[in-house]
Amino acid sequence: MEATTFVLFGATGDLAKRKIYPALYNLFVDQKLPQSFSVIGLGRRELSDQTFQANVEQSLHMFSRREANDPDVMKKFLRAFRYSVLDVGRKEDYQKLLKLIEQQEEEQRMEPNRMFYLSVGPEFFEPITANIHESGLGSAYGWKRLVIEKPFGHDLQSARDLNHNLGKVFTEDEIFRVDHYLGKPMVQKLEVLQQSNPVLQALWNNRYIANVQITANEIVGVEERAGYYDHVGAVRDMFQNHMLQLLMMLTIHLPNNSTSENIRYKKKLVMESLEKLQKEDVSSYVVRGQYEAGTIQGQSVVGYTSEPNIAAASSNDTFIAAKLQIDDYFWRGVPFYIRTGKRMKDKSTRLVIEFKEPLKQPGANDDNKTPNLLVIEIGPHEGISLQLNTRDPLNKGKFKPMHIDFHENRDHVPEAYENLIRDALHGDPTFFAHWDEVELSWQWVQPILDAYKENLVPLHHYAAGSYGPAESDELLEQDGYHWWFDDKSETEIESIKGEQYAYHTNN
Ligand SMILES: NC(=O)C1=CN([C@@H]2O[C@H](COP(=O)(O)OP(=O)(O)OC[C@H]3O[C@@H](n4cnc5c(N)ncnc54)[C@H](OP(=O)(O)O)[C@@H]3O)[C@@H](O)[C@H]2O)C=CC1
Ligand SMILES: O=C1O[C@H](COP(=O)(O)O)[C@@H](O)[C@H](O)[C@H]1O
Repeated sequence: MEATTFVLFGATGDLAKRKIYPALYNLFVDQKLPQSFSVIGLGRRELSDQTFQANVEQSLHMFSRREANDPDVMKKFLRAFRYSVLDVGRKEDYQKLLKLIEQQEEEQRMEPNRMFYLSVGPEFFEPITANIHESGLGSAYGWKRLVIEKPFGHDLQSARDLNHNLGKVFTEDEIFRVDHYLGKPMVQKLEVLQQSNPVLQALWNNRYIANVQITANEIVGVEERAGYYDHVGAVRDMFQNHMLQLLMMLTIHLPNNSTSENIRYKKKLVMESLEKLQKEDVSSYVVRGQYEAGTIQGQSVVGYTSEPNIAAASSNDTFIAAKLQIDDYFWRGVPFYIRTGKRMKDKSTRLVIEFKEPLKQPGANDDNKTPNLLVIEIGPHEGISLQLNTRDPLNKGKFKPMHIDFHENRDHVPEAYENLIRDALHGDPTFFAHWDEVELSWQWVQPILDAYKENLVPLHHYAAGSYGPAESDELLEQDGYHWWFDDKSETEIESIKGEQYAYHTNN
């Protein structure tokens, strides 16, 4: 891998500590970092290199899932870290940074390849890139890359403006927009799963699939992020990016040996084929919710408007469910139900593909048949299971469901940020959001934002610890379906559950 200087804006921040340093450490231990690699951390705080290194080490002890106890390994890892004070608006700080980078590149005889990672608030994205340009930081003869965190804009227009301004300094090929859901190992497997399994490939269309359900439920509430979250809500925080990316990854049809370009092109086609919403119709397809007080796992929790720093009159959304349709050859007529919410009963990100019922035989006693389901668990645990029907010889030959389960059982499954940082270091854009996808996602979501703003969509309250407002169930019930694996449907499954065929792997 090519020599790289990793220039981290926001090196003293929460994301750096919780995600970026643990990911770099894991890559280092697995020997997936370039031989010549240095990190330059930036922030306004005055820190010596030693203090910075000690802070990085401390964050590994707090947040790394992997043991970080070997002092020799730690020492070698931390050797790559330097710190420089930089205030985003102070031009002289960029000059100082340039000198430091050039000096390091010279001392270590490194190619001047520079990866600028913006782990700072979105208001800093534009001034930082402009200063990278003006200071000459981006003008060395090696490559330059920009890794940019969310949120990418607040609505369609602001996203376009931001992209236009970034584009003055970095080309699309040089911009790596992080959507950490694309870094999740199971999401990265979706493409291969479909592409290299003819069985799935053959079934991946409206002839066999009745509906698709995409869920990202969270137990946590707004936490300490009131200032950010109360302005974005579930629609911008999760739906516009993560949920639509899951939809794209699940529905693309790929040729064998697809390239990054194929994948991104096909994702774009999916977004272009999404049936558009009109602002006036949003309330028929979208359910907007906000949590009230309730109990989660035996603990009482307050409602959203009683959370610290949230106004008592806030009508911000903490839940969204939506029905979407893709108007293309493969998916026409298949409803896609998407939901995500905070303070839900459990933490789970999953895709459920419900297959169509086979034609019923006249007079056949097959009432207790359940649909075939393919369930892809993305988190917190990875897994795939298939629900099939079989005969129960002990119960008058009635049908009973059989489950084939696969659960990832490896000691160390890479975390999303590990995959993404490794890909960015390799210059592989496959699992980063291309501008076309981002723009089309904002375009699709914009009528929802407008309808919310004009109060055209009722705000339904739900108890913390539930699965969201009843209206979210009704969205499916009107089409004759229900959300799988909520209490109701779980009980149904439990009551008829048969043998479990489990397949575990240690690969
Ligand atoms: N935290 C998370 O889990 C997630 C965060 N994100 C995104 O990542 C980005 C960073 O988030 P997070 O780490 O939580 O934010 P924090 O508020 O924890 O950290 C912000 C960082 O920016 C630096 N900073 C603030 N003002 C300036 C300035 N004027 N000049 C230079 N540096 C400055 C701070 O350093 P100092 O105070 O030393 O100047 C600090 O290192 C945001 O865009 C956020 O939306 C995305 C997904 C998840
Ligand atoms: O981007 C975000 O994602 C998290 C949920 O991520 P997960 O990996 O735990 O599923 C969410 O809590 C946060 O509000 C949002 O900004």
